[in-house]
Amino acid sequence: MIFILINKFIRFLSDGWSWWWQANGEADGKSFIIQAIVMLSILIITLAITIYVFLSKTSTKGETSSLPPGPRGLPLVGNLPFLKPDLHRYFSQLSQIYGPIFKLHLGNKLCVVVSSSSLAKEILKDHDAIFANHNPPIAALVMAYGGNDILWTPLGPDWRMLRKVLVRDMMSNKSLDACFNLRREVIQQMVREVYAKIGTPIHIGELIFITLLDMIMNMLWGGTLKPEEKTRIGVEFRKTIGELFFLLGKTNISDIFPILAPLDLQGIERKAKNIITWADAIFDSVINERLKMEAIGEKQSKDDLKSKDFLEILLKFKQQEDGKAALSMKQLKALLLDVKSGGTDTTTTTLEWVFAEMMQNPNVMRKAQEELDKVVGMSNKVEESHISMLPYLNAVVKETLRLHPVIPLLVPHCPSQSCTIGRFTIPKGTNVFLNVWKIHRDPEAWEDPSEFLPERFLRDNNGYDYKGNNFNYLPFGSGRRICAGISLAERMSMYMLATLLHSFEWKLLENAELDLSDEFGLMLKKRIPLVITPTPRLSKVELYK
Ligand code: HEM
Repeated sequence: MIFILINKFIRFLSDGWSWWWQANGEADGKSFIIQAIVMLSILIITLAITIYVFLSKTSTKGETSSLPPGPRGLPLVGNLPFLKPDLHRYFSQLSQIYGPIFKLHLGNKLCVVVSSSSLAKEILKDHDAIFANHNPPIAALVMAYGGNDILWTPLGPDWRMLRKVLVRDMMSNKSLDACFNLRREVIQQMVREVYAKIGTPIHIGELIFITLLDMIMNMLWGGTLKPEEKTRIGVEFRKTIGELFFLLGKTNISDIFPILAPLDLQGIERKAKNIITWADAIFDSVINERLKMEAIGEKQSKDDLKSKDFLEILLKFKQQEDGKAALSMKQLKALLLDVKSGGTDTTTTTLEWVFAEMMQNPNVMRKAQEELDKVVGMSNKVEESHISMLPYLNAVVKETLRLHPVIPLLVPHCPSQSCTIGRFTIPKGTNVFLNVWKIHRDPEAWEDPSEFLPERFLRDNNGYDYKGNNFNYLPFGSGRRICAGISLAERMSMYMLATLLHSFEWKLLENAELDLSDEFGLMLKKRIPLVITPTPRLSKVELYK
């Protein structure tokens, strides 16, 4: 509109002037000037209206005024065309310009990015109840049985019940202790496999992922599956989890422009449905098998299961004695998927970074091994009971999660009502990203923030645990929506790491250059997978059997 008017005005002027030169008549000259004034006025008014409309959308005064500042976007697509692939770094750069809280429009969706610990505290502690919701993308809704898992269920009685089942019943020390032998079996198998590959390069992330998946499958449904079936399902699940995260990490046009959702232009919804149909068939077969085992005779089923696994705990909730089901079948399956997907890739990513940092800092690996030799000894295998006696190794994992937080922007939080953060309004339904990656590198809070120094977690114990009470350190989030699997993540990662370091020496391939760059996706992974070579450390061959 504005461009048409300017064009017309220029043409009017040029046509008018040429006519003026030609005719040079006074009366006609007067009418030209009047017309010019009218056109100019229309142009000025139109310009003023356009500027007003534009500024009222982006300014910091009035109703929308209290929105945080942020870069200007384009009509319809907002800031989408300007996003850079490494969002955590791009958001950190923007925070240098616009401050610790700024806004963006992705399509017509308002997003706010927070990059300071004090504002993170306001969101995750002071106003936690308002911000304790997530906005599920379409792929997540499909894959979580219609959003029936913990992560996507809105705050309310269902979410509380699911969280209670997972945290209190499945992740309690008592129930994790009860299935320690299910983890031990898998760790010992891993040691045997690595020993068989001595001197050959190993893709460490792959080894860790396969071991974790095996461990989690063991804990989920233990002895229900025959060994060959377990291997087949393990291989397929691995592929599926990869695809699941790939789809969740993709920008889906249907999420940005819901009006286009029925068209599913990228086929993401269709692919997500295929994945969940496949996983559902497996869950059905395992659950039916377990119910059959229980029907044959409770005693037999209990004897078959070496320990109480998660499926047994979940089925107990499904079949409440009063006949009322506390858990629906959809919720039960969604929980199984939460543990499987939430527990594997996150922990794998963390441990691959630990090894990468140790390759960069060999003295860290040496100190960790010295600690293990003192606590475990060279003639014993690492046991879970050793973990609490390994403060240095624990600090190595903490420092890794500081420099490489697996979910660097957390899962976007979504306020259930408008709320003031800092001096700005965050409207209901905004997607709020917490840039934990930036907070973990804040020089005000951390000395030499880009250095890998595990000792900092031994020196000052300023609440730098995983509970999210110190807002300078939030690898698992904080508040109501803090990670529900911390205790399992800690046990699995420490046990596996301690065993791999105690049993083997690890080296980069000859002439290989270490690359520590990351790649932003749903998780902050190593851009180039780490390949390292093991050699045995322990003198007794029996310890590898
Ligand atoms: C190193 C390993 C892990 C890391 C770094 C990690 C990190 C996180 C983070 C950052 C969140 C989101 C918090 C937020 O947005 O505020 C989260 C949520 C969650 N995690 Fe983990 N996680 C890990 C392992 C696990 C494991 C092993 C499980 C499964 C047992 C698990 C299950 C969950 C669940 C169910 C949620 C959703 C909680 C809710 O919305 O109430 N995570 N995790």
